[in-house]
Amino acid sequence: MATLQEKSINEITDLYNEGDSFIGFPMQHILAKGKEVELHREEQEGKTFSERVDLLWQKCPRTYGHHDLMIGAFPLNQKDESTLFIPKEVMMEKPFTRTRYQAGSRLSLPNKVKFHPQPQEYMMMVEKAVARIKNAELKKVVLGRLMQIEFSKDVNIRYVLQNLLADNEDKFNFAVPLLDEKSTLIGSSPELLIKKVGGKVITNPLAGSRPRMANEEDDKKMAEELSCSEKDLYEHRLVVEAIERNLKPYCKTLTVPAQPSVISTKTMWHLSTRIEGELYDEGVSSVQLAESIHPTPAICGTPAVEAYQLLNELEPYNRHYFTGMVGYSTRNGDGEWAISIRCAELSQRQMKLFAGAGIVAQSVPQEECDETAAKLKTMLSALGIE
Ligand SMILES: C=C(O[C@@H]1C=C(C(=O)O)C=C[C@H]1O)C(=O)O
Repeated sequence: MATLQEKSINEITDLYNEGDSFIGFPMQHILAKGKEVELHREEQEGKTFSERVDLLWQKCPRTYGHHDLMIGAFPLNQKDESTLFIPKEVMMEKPFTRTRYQAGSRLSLPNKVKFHPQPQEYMMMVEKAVARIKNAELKKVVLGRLMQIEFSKDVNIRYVLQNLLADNEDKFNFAVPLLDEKSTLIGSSPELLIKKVGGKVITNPLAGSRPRMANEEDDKKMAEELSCSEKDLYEHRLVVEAIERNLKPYCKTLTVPAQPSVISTKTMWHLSTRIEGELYDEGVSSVQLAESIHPTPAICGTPAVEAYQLLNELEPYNRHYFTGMVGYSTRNGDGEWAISIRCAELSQRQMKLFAGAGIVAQSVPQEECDETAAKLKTMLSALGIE
């Protein structure tokens, strides 16, 4: 396998062409070209995420030294197909500062915009969910919505990617060509599902959110309000408790801060808890660990089965990759997986953007709808629309 020479990060994204893969995570940027081996749809049936990964490695017995790497995007529902492949060429670089590209002048304009559901209907969905929660059928459900944009010309994915990186350089940026060979999953997630290196595991759930404000004082107030909101602290606690419960069997030690901190993206404030553990068995893979906690209540709800049923019943579209996970793993199982949020599926001039919000008994429909609108801004800003 040829390995691309080491380049600076601006050149890495300059080398990106449609059909390539880019993983731009905080400590590691990867540009990959081609697919040496991939897992076809029919090979995935009835298999868990980690069984799919095992099969992928079996199909490619050669080793590639430190570039022995697979890239993947997994769905929310284990039953849906995943995109998993070992690239032909890989280039890795430690990230450093980039220049911002001018979005507006380079991207085509939106022709048609549609929401599924419309804001009014989304608020009705939230009301229904709140009623079910008050009826003690479940504690929390995350409800998403979809914004469909048709552009006047094909969208240049490289520019969108460069804009995402410029706006969110310390987040989990990605562009992965999907198995359907038509579309690309692209986005900038702030949420680490699992990082596993040797005997160490890290996860960093986010739940509880406020939009950022243009005025500095208002913005600070939002963060303060979030840090002491009973509703958001409860919503967050449900996530941390579930992750702790599911990760514990794998860990000798697990450090869980007593209180969340507040982190920011360009568009949002979030409650965040960084959890670190030492594994009993270094041989457990990043994907096994990820699937032990997926879907977390941050993106599905509590209890997971009831929450999944409800979101499936209320959302008028299939999420598929949205709120799944995206990332990379080496053959020895070390790897890093972000939750696929603040993302879109792009196919030529058609783009589907997704955003969701966690609903609990105290949720106010208008506020949850506003939260999804604020979350959509990550992608809209990279498209030069907001
Ligand atoms: C579902 C999304 O975000 C998730 C939901 C959050 C919340 O409800 O506060 C916060 C971060 C994410 O875990 C999304 O961005 O679409």
